[in-house]
Amino acid sequence: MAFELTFTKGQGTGNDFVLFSDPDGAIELTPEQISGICDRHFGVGGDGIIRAVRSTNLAAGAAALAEDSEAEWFMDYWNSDGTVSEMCGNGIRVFARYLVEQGLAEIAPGSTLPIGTRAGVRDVQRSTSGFQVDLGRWRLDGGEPLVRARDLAVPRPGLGINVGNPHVVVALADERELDELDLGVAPILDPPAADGANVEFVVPADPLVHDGVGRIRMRVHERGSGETLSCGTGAVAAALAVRHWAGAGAPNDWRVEVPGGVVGVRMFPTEEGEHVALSGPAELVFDGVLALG
Ligand SMILES: N[C@@H](CCC[C@H](N)C(=O)O)C(=O)O
Repeated sequence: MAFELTFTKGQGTGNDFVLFSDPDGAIELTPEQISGICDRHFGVGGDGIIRAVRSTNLAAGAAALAEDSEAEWFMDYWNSDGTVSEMCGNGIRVFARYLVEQGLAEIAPGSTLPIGTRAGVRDVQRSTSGFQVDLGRWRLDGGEPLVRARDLAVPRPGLGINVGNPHVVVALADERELDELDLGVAPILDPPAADGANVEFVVPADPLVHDGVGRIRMRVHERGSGETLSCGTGAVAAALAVRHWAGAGAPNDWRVEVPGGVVGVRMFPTEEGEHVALSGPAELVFDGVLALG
C-alpha cells in the first residue's frame, strides 16, 4: 500500500539518521524500504532509521515500561541494511532532541528523560555539549578475537565489550596505521561474533592523559552500516577498552575523537555498579516527506 512518510534527518558527530514518528506503531517498514531510504544516492541517506513509537504500542516496549513506567517513548532502531540494533549512543541523543522539538516530550533543566530501547531504559539529559545519555552497566563480553582488516599486515587482538550492543575494540600502533586503514570492507573476527559486532580501531593521543582526561582517536566499522563518521556506543567501548589496558590509575573521563567530531565518555559509580555516560552534539538537519510503497 502506497503511503507518505514524514521524516526528519538528524545527526550526532556525523552519525546520521532518518527519524519518523509513529506513536501507534502502525508503520511497518521492510528491510528493503529501510535500506532504500538510507541509500545515499537513491534515498535520503543515513547510517540508520529511528522510529518514535509509544512503548505501549510495541511488544519490546512492555519490558521498557516494566523497568520504568515513565518510559513513554521507545527508540526503535534499524541499521542502514535493515537489521535491528539494541542501542545507538548517537541516535538516542538525536532521538531525545527530536522528541523535544516535535513537542512529544520535555527535558526540564536538571531532569532526565527515560527512553525505552531494546537494551533497556536509558536516561537522557541536556549537557553543555548537547545531550548526555547514561548507557548503564557495561560488561567485558565476546572474549579477545583476532581481528583482520584490509591494510593490517597481521591480525590484531581485539577486546569484546558490550554496552547494550556488541563491540570489539582493537588498539593500533600509531596515527598512520589508523589513517591508512581501509574500512570499506568489514573486518573479519576470529572466532566470529555470534550476533556480529561493531569494530573500533583506536590510538592514544600523546600524552594519553591531559588535565585528568584520557584522549583517544577512533575509527569504526559498524555492524549493519559499514564505516561511519562516528559511533557513540563504539566511543564508549573504545574508552572502556583503553582504560582497561591502561590499568590502575587510568582516568574515568575520556575525550574520543572520531572522523565526525568529538564525544565525551564518563564512567561513574552507582549503587548497582559502574555506569558509563556518553555526551555530545545532537542536531536536526531538515524535514521531508517520502512517497513509499
Ligand atoms: N551508531 C550507533 C550504533 C548503531 C548500531 C550498531 N551499528 C549495531 O548494530 O549495534 C551508536 O552511535 O552507538
